Amino acid sequence: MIEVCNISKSYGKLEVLHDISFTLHKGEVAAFLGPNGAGKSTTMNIIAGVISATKGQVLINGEDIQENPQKIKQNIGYLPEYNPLYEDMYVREYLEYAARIYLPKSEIKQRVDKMIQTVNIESEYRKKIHSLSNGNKQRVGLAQALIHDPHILILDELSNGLDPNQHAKMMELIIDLGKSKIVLYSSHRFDDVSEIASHYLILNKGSLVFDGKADDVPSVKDLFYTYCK
Ligand SMILES: Nc1ncnc2c1ncn2[C@@H]1O[C@H](COP(=O)(O)OP(=O)(O)OP(=O)(O)O)[C@@H](O)[C@H]1O
Repeated sequence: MIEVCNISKSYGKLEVLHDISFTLHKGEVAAFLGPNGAGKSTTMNIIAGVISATKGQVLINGEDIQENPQKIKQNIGYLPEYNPLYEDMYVREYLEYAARIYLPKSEIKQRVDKMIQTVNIESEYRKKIHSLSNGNKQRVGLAQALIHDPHILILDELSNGLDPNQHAKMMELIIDLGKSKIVLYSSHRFDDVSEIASHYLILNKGSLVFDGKADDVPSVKDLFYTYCK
């Protein structure tokens, strides 16, 4: 479970997140929607433990991420908006490098093989990362985020660079992953998430303006277009 409890974030005197709270459970795919600058990446960075909130706390299965970051980060897979890949590495080399952070040597090859298959880059893994298409770079980023089989998957603008066919395949994968994990998936586009989301969060100007289930889709859609014109 992720519990975001009254978090605010300021940069200097500018408060960019205002008292945000929500809870997500295993088996949910939560769409995190909002216009540019709403604060989605900032919130995701706080949940992933990359930056700290100015006020409030994030509990992962009841534990404060700031109190035991090493242990709690083992449960989190994160693909940031600007997918930080090592472009000069080969795909397989990069995934083995990422796996070494979490896994014993004896498990690395098998896990990397599984991830290459899971994200469907069997025809790409012998290439250098800089030579991949944007969509395939996103797949490598997703494989990196999944390498340690985390319970929580945080995906910031995963669909960047995906063509419609790749997008459809990626959505199938997210639905599958969401059955056994918590997936928090940010986007600017309602149609990007409408097939996968069981939970919607809408952020506008640093405030959470909607937190509800997929059953409320007509109202979510109206709200989304109100804030993201
Ligand atoms: N390191 C920083 N220093 C100062 N301001 C920042 C910093 N990081 C983010 N901000 C500001 O915080 C606000 C929220 O930014 P954030 O990137 O979280 O929004 P976002 O919803 O992810 O936007 P986008 O969809 O365009 O990526 C913006 O006003 C941004 O300029």
